[in-house]
Amino acid sequence: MAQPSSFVLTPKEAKSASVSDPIHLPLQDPFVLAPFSTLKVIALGIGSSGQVFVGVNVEFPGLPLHHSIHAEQFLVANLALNSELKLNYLAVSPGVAPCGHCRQFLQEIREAPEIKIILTDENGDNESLVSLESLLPERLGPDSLLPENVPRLLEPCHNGLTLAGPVVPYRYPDLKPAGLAAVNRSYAPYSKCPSGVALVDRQGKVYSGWYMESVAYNPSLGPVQAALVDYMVRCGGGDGGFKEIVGAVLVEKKDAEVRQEQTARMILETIAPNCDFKVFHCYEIPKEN
Ligand SMILES: O=c1ccn([C@H]2C[C@H](O)[C@@H](CO)O2)c(=O)[nH]1
Ligand SMILES: [Zn+2]
Repeated sequence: MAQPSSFVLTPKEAKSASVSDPIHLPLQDPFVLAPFSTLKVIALGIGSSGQVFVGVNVEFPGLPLHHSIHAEQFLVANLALNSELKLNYLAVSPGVAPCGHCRQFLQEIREAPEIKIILTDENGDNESLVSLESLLPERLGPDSLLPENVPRLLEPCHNGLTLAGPVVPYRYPDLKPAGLAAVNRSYAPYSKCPSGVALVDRQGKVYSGWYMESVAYNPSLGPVQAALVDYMVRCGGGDGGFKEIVGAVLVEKKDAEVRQEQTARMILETIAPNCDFKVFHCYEIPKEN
């Protein structure tokens, strides 16, 4: 049986992929994905394109547990990075059902109650197909706080932001435009304080990710975590794991009520001590009337 060898599966791999297979992602070495828990979770999801996407749980030595990335959140960030509009099916490791935090986070996807979830026992047997609605009845959904026409997580959005001057030179010039593109895709309909992060590794390869909010606030995924998902999906595994990251840019609104700067700095200082971190501010391009 084929084993997933990357975070986006080819149709051939997808046909025979199963969450009960041992995975051989390019990141198993040197990344220790779940150093504290013995629970290594894999999430497989089928997006709107029909492709299969992979997520894994990521725990960060030196950081409080609530900065961890759940496999299902990794999967959603992977879907967003690949411009998938929906998640149709989700399967998690044998014997694991998506936790309450993930059931809540998934609510941000349009028509989330209809997402189909494949559950199995610890041996990967006794498969059953349930809806997310049956796992989280009486949900707190985005509809409680947002009008219908506001794009939901994974739906196309452009936040209409541009970089604020003055032009400050930065030694990794590719990061500013990547950070701006990221903040413009950020899903922050509750705080209206979007943010994006761009990273560069020793080889000069650029990665990015954006902040994704939850109607229940706490399950929100920070922009550094989202960019780390891109790093893990596309880097193919450098020798030093996150320590290969040498530059990072955060783009957010100046004086925003919800700011990522201090948290982003703290996370990056802990996991990527060689990283030159800079913050750039952005503002909304005034609409012409
Ligand atoms: O739905 C879940 C439940 C737990 N975990 C991860 C988080 C942590 O790394 C470990 C132990 O809870 O498993 C997930 O990824 N998804
Ligand atoms: Zn979870």
